[in-house]
Amino acid sequence: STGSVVTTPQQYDVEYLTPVTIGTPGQNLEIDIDTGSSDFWVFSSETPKSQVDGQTCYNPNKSSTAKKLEGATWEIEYGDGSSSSGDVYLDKVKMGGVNFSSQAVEVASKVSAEFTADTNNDGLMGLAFGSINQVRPQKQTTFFENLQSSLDKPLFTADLKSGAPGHFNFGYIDKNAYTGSITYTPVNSTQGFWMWTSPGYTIGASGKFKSSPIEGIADTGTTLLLLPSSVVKAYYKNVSGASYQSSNGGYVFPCDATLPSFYVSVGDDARIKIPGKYMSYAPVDSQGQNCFGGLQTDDGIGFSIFGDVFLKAAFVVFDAGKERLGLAAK
Ligand SMILES: NCc1ccc(-c2ccco2)nc1
Repeated sequence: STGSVVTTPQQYDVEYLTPVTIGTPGQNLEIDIDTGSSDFWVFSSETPKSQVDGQTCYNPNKSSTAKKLEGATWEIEYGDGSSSSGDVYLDKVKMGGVNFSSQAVEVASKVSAEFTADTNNDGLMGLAFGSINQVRPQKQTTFFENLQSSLDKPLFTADLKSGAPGHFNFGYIDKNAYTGSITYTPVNSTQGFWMWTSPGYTIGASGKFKSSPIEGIADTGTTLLLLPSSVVKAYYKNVSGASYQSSNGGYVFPCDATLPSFYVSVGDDARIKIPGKYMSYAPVDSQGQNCFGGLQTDDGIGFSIFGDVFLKAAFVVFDAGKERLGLAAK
């Protein structure tokens, strides 16, 4: 089998939302596919009304195929401080024309304020490795892991775009979705992530390559590109008026500043070009005078995060069959 589903950016490409259908009859929700986590959770009939602000809620009591996973609970906290928790049902899940009949659907009985405020987002679908799933007493497998053996190829691809809809595809590689060739690089999944190491980077079209291994995760659920502070400092030295502003929580610069492109190396002789435009995330003030950088530090995390600012510049193959990541220009 193969599947393909559209994914649509929200304002400033802060996150990408993807349609999913749960249960019988189908209940349609819009979720955030997150390759940086491994839980599929949704707003539900169990989410307190005070914590719901327009989101679509999955109601297992209205699904003839829903089965409660007795005794199972879950709780999760994300890197941005947001969190959610609840209990678990098994039900049919369809996305992009592929379906799995007994997918663990983690229903939220509590969500943090950040999720309540994110009014178009009905939940998260984690597509990292099941080893870091948060359901207890027994961990659950991801939607992709459940599909894997029935897919034509044991892989999925992400084609996120800047300010336009893109696609997640399952089980095949769309040759029309990228240019040139795909460069593959090993994935280390021991921490449960799609973790890989870039050999280095280049700042600007005429910049010199800096050999500097950067270990990080391919994370569709993180908006920005989070790299070591030495790299980030070197980049913003090239941006006039840029400074680290603790009040804004990171590097800020005049929105009319010229931003150099940033090249992330892959394998022995390939690199992904992030256009300067992608290196500005959003205005920090209502006048739109100063802008928050799309590149920020990975301080305190323990590894770098190749989030949407990077991923939307590439065609990305998440190849579980060969434990590798494929990257191509587009
Ligand atoms: N990297 C996982 C992830 C995704 C989305 C969110 C989120 C959305 C609204 C508030 O917080 N948080 C963490």
